[in-house]
Amino acid sequence: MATRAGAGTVVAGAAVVALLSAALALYGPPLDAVLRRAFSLHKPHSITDMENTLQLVRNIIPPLTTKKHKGQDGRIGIVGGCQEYTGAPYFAAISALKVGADLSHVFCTREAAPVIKSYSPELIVHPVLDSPSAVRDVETWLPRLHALVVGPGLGRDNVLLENVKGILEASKARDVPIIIDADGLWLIAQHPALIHGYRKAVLTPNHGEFTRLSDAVLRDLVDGSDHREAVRRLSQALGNVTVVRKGERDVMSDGEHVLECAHEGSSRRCGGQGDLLSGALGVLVHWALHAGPEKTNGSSPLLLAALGACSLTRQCGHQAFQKHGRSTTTTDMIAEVGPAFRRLFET
Ligand SMILES: NC(=O)C1=CN([C@@H]2O[C@H](COP(=O)(O)OP(=O)(O)OC[C@H]3O[C@@H](n4cnc5c(N)ncnc54)[C@H](O)[C@@H]3O)[C@@H](O)[C@H]2O)[C@@H](O)CC1
Ligand SMILES: Nc1ncnc2c1ncn2[C@@H]1O[C@H](COP(=O)(O)OP(=O)(O)OP(=O)(O)O)[C@@H](O)[C@H]1O
Ligand SMILES: [Mg+2]
Repeated sequence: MATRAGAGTVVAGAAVVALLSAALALYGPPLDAVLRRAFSLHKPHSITDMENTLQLVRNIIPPLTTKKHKGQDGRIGIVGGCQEYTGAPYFAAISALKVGADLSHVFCTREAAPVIKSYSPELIVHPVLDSPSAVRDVETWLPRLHALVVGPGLGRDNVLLENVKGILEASKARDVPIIIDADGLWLIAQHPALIHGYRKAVLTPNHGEFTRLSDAVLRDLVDGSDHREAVRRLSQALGNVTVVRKGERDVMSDGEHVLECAHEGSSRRCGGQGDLLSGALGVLVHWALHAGPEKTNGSSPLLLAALGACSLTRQCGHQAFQKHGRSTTTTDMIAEVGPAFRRLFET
């Protein structure tokens, strides 16, 4: 990867918090061994710090009671799904439901809709994304949505991308939290102003998407080996939108604080795991923002949500891999969302 080297790169001032979410894993080596391994490259942090951060993630999870009405725990929209890609929006939408959202909507192209519907009767599917009235069609649903996940399986057709521009503008105008992934990030790399400074946005690039965004947005060179600083710089350059760089370790930043998730996952790199993460994040962002400052104790709600979604995705991978080994696919991981969630956040 071409490195952009950071002349005058300054780490000072950035509050860096490394979270060892592996400490949560109920499988695996003893806690002290896990701690030593995960912190070997970084400044040590106390177990109390880590436990406090994890407790904040647990704090944002709404209680299950008999007093709620349908929709209260999350109505999530996924914008994506086209001729080539029907799996990605399905993975994101079903993951949102499995994490605990009440309703999951998919806004996709006309021909992708029957395919996505056929995967699950639990999804609400709108075949509007390639229609001339796409922006208006989605806009009518925005007041009923708690978060929008833009990009899984969107593709790069210019007509669709133009419609998504309008959907992003309409969502920002309504203050709807937005998670941008996959081809949504392709659009942002072409037009960073679409998301610049929007504090309710989270970007979830994989390796290639991160490089593309950095090349598009950063003027100065960054040391490519320093992931934490690279993520912090990209977030800052985008006006402090939260950035989650997925990889061997997930690194996330709001331009100020940096969190890292090294929770044990799996060695399978099958497609769709990022889609699971983005759908889960849609719900957790809603919960984190809804929880209020007394629950998040001054921490960034979006960073806590990101940490929760990364830990959960990796825990799903870990559990699925234990059962299925090399044949593990994202469908196997989705089957683990419930048990993984309980292990991480409810025990
Ligand atoms: N079943 C489905 O429908 C799926 C559809 N997907 C969709 O496919 C579209 C394209 O997504 P892609 O993620 O392929 O993005 P790109 O089309 O930008 O491709 C990224 C490329 O980078 C490579 N790459 C990934 N990680 C790398 C690393 N660490 N080092 C070097 N190279 C690396 C990949 O092999 C891929 O060829 C999106 O719309 C996405 O949502 C994916 O989400 C996978 C599942
Ligand atoms: N080398 C790795 N080791 C362990 N976990 C990884 C590794 N790379 C990615 N992951 C995990 O896999 C999940 C998805 O990340 P990935 O980089 O595969 O996203 P993606 O390419 O967007 O996926 P998708 O195929 O859904 O588009 C994240 O939870 C991340 O933590
Ligand atoms: Mg992806």
